[in-house]
Amino acid sequence: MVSAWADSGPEAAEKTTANVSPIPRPARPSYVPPHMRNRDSQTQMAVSNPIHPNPSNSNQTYRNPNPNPAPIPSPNLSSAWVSNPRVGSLSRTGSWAAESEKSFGWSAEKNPNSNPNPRGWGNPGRQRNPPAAEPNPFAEEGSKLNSTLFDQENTGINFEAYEDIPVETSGENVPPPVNTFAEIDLGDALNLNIRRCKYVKPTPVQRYAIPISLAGRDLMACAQTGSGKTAAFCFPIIAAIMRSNVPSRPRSGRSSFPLALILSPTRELSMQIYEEAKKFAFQSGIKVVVVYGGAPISQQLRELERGVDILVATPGRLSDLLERRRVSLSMVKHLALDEADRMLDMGFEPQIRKIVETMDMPPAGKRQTLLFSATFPREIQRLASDFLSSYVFLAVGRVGSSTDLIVQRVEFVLNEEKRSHLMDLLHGQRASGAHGKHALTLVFVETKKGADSLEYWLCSNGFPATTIHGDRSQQEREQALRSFKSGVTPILVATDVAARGLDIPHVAHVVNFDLPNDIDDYVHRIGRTGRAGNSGLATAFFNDSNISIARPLAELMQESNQDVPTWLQKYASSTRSSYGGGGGRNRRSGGNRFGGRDYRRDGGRGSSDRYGGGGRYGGVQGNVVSSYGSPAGYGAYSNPGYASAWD
Ligand SMILES: Nc1ncnc2c1ncn2[C@@H]1O[C@H](COP(=O)(O)OP(=O)(O)OP(=O)(O)O)[C@@H](O)[C@H]1O
Repeated sequence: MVSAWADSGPEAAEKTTANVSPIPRPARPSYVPPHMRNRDSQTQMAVSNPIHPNPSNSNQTYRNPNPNPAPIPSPNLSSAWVSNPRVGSLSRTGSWAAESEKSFGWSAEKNPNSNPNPRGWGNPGRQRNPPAAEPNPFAEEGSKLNSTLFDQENTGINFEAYEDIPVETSGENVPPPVNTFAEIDLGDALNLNIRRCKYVKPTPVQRYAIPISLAGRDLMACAQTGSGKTAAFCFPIIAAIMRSNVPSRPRSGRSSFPLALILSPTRELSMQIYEEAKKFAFQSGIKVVVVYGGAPISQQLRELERGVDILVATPGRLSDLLERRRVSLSMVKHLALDEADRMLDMGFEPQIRKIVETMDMPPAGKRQTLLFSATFPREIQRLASDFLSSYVFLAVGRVGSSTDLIVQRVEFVLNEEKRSHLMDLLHGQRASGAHGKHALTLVFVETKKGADSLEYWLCSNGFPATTIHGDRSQQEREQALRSFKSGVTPILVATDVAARGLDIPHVAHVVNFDLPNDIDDYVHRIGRTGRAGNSGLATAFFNDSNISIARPLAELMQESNQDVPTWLQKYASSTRSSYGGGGGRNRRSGGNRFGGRDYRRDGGRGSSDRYGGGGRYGGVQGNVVSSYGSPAGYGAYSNPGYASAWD
């Protein structure tokens, strides 16, 4: 497992190497040739805004030479989508967006508080130079969007799946949740983009996390895989930046001064967050930039020089940029760690601590810190509290479980029989029509070598497959993901580098060919299916080499209302004494089996002195325990956990 993360861990040299071939940057600003720049808006739109091929519907190009662009079509607002004019007037776009501002019906004259340079890019020569046109991040959905932009259809999320979900918040004066996006001051630009994403209502984690974050509180949030955590931290960051009157950024050498920093453990996840954040921030005037290893640093530097409000980064590449003094964190007001438990796990923690505590970032209390994950072991919670100030703890769903939407199967398969067993599964899928573009299969293996060899074997046996792991170049990794997503190779063989965060539509089946040692890794892996309220299937191959995970696996399955095979139960009970609950979750979760409970509520019980954090928050006040449905649904959490090997 370690090797699988090596490429994204701190020891990884996320520095540019000569032999890394340049990769196409994600959705770079489309170049408008000089001879096109002064053409009429019709021509310009054709270049810059594929969302509106009909120029009469177009108005949002940053360099729209037409001083009186046609207004954006009046959205057919449902009751849930009444925009807030107050925020609209505050949420003005960057200085180069004056034209689009008019088309939203706001103007500098109308808003006496308006700041002509709200993003505060203090170096006019460099940072205020806007891109020629903001590429449309919704362009992929292009033609479809034209007719459905304002439809109130959502992406198919099954909100009923969340009806009875238990929710727990703790901390002092926890802001109440909302039921609709309309209840929150998110600003017109963001509201419009939420509708473009076809999010009709907030998911449970969004209902709670967005108001808490908008109130400026620090937050540690645990919510199931695929439940919309990315938007839950992006929306309040974007809204807060839009509302704020940002002072001019210092003119300090060639440094960039982001206002928000989002860190994630892998390159692909950082890319994905960046793509999402760009959609949410489209035409808001907020500039999102991503930096990650394995890609040429020169392009990223150029992008940073054009200005950055929200920086999405992997820790390695960010550290490199900080050392080169090309990024300063002195103006960071919002710090978000996605997959926060992984970011604070042993591999990354020193690097994160260095970035957060020893660079020029404002300390906890002076910045807002948002930590999100589907799993939050108790020990990591305690570590994480070092980065937080008077925070709210939020647990949505059976934290650490992966929703009942994922059917979990465990089969006893000897190592030498795994390949033929996999083949049987794949043939079965084919026979039932569950294959191809709309039924992708993700197969997790333990080693990079194992991934390559399984991929070769699958391809040789008529199952087009590709692979993603740390020995592949970044270009190859991205190509593999594209090929998988498009269904060209509907099987992806992966190490844990693909276990967390990746939101790939149509993953119907996750196969744990090699089970991980840690149950939290299992949770994240199977969470690549059954996303956003959809159902999915996860099959694990178990044998004697997986004995350490037997017990937490059986417990997890029980908690998720899955059928636990009798033989697995036997393994689980036979390991009770010898492994002390092993498999990661229980070792680390201590007083609560699924780490879905605020460790402060136990007075930091079981915390060691090692980090000096234990007990500090003992007796946390203002607990709120709530539930979407029956509070009784939370009964499962009252079971005492097992002695933590870490404590
Ligand atoms: N309010 C919403 N309505 C409809 N779809 C949504 C909503 N919020 C998020 N989604 C969609 O749900 C999917 C999962 O979201 P996301 O990737 O943020 O999950 P996550 O909780 O971060 O998962 P993981 O724990 O695996 O990282 C995405 O495709 C996203 O577009």
